Amino acid sequence: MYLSAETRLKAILEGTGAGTWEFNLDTEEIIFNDRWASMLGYSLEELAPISFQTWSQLCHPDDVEAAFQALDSYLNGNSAQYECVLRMQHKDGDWRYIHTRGTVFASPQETEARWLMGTHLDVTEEKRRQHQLQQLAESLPGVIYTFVLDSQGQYQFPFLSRKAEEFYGVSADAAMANPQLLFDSIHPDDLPRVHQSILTSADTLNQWSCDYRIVRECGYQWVRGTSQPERGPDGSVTWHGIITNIDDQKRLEQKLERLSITDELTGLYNLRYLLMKLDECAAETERYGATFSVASLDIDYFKSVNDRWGHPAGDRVLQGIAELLRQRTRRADIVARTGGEEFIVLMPRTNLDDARHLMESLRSDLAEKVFTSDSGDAFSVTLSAGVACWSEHTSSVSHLLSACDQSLYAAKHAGRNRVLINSR
Ligand SMILES: Nc1nc2c(ncn2[C@@H]2O[C@H](COP(=O)(O)OP(=O)(O)OP(=O)(O)O)[C@@H](O)[C@H]2O)c(=O)[nH]1
Repeated sequence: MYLSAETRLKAILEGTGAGTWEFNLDTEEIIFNDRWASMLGYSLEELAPISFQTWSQLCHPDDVEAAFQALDSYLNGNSAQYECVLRMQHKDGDWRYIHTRGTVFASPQETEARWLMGTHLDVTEEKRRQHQLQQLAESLPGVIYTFVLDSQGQYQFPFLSRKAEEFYGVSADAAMANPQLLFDSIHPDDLPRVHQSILTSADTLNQWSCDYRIVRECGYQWVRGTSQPERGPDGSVTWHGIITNIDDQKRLEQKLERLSITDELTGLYNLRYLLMKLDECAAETERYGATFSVASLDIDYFKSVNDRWGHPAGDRVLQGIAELLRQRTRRADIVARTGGEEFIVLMPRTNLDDARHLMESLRSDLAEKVFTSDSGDAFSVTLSAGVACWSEHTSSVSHLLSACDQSLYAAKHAGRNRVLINSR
C-alpha cells in the first residue's frame, strides 16, 4: 500500500506524542494540531478562534519574554533553531513544562510568507524528576555526580549536584562546563593517585573508591569518592557516585596513627616505630650499601634521681633529654624512647665515628644541663651510651642492637657518663 509523505509524517508525529504549531512571522497567523491542544487539556474547538493570543494567554507571564529572546536569537542567526522550555497552563489549572522547538520553513520563492514551524513536547515529568534528584542531592551529605570518560580519554561531568561548590570551591555549572576545574583543586600530591585509581576502575570495572585532599584557602580537606562504573556500547565508562567529607575521620585516624608510634611523655617515637624504621634501614643498606649507625642511651642512676628529687622531676629529666636529642639530631634520624630511661637513636647514612661524635656532644650537653626539683633544688644527670654501626659482619637488626647494648653495659661498667663504640 502506498502512503503519501504527508500520511507518513503524520504517523511519525503521532508516535512522538508531540504537538505541532505553525506561525506565520509576517501575518501572525497560527495553526495548532489536535495534540497541541490536548496536551493542555483542550480540544481545538474549545480554543477557537485560534490566534497568537491563544498561545500568549496560556503561556506563563514570566516565560513570554524568554520565548521572544529565544526567537530573536534564532532569527538573528545566533542559534541553530528556536528552542526553549516554557510553562503553559493546563485546563485543570496546573502548569506544564513544554519543550518547544522550531525552524523557519524556507520557501523556494522568497516572496512567499515565512512560516516558523515546530513541535511541543510535555517535559513536566522530566522536570519533576530533575527537581526530585536535585532535592535528594541537596539532602545527602555529599556531592552527587555522574562522570564520563570516553574512549579518547576525554572526560566530563554530565551531572554534578550543587554541593560541589561547598566541597571544591567551584560551582557545579562551572565544573560541568570545564571538568578540569575540579581536578585542579585536588592536592598535587594526591592527583596522580586519583588519576591512576580512575584508570584502574575503568579497566577492571571495579568500584572506584579513593581518599584525597582538596586544597582550600583554609588548608586542605579530606574527601572520599565512591562510585560504580559501567561501560557504554561506545567504549566510554560512566561512574555514578558520591563524594563525602571525611576530614574529621581522617584527622582522627592520623592522630591515632601518631599516638600509636609515639611516646606520650616525651613526644619521641616508641620502640615499635623504631624497630620498623630499623628494618627499613637494614633493607636499604643491604640493597644500596650505605651504612647507618645506632646508639643506645641510658640515664645514669636514674632511680636515685626519682628517689631524691621526686618522680615529676624525673619526668622533666626525660623530657629535657628528649628536647636535647631533638635539637642535636637531623631530620632523617629517628629518636625513640624505648624504655623507662632508655633511648635509641637511629642515624641513617652515618658512620661509626660521626655517630660517636654526635653522642659524645649530647653526653657533654646533658652533663652541663641544670634541672630543678619541685622544691627548687638544682641538679644534673649524666648518661651512658653504646654505639654500633651496620657492617658486613652484621647479620640482623637484633644483632646490631645487642652490639649497642654490649657497649652500653661496658660504659656503665667502666664508671658511667661515657660513650663507647662497638667496632666488632
Ligand atoms: N620519672 C620517671 N621515672 C621512670 C620512668 N620510667 C622508668 N622510670 C624509673 O627509671 C628508673 C630506672 O632505674 P634502673 O633501671 O635501676 O637504672 P638506674 O637507676 O638508671 O641505674 P643505671 O642505669 O645502672 O645507671 C626506675 O626507678 C624507674 O622507676 C618515667 O616515665 N618517669
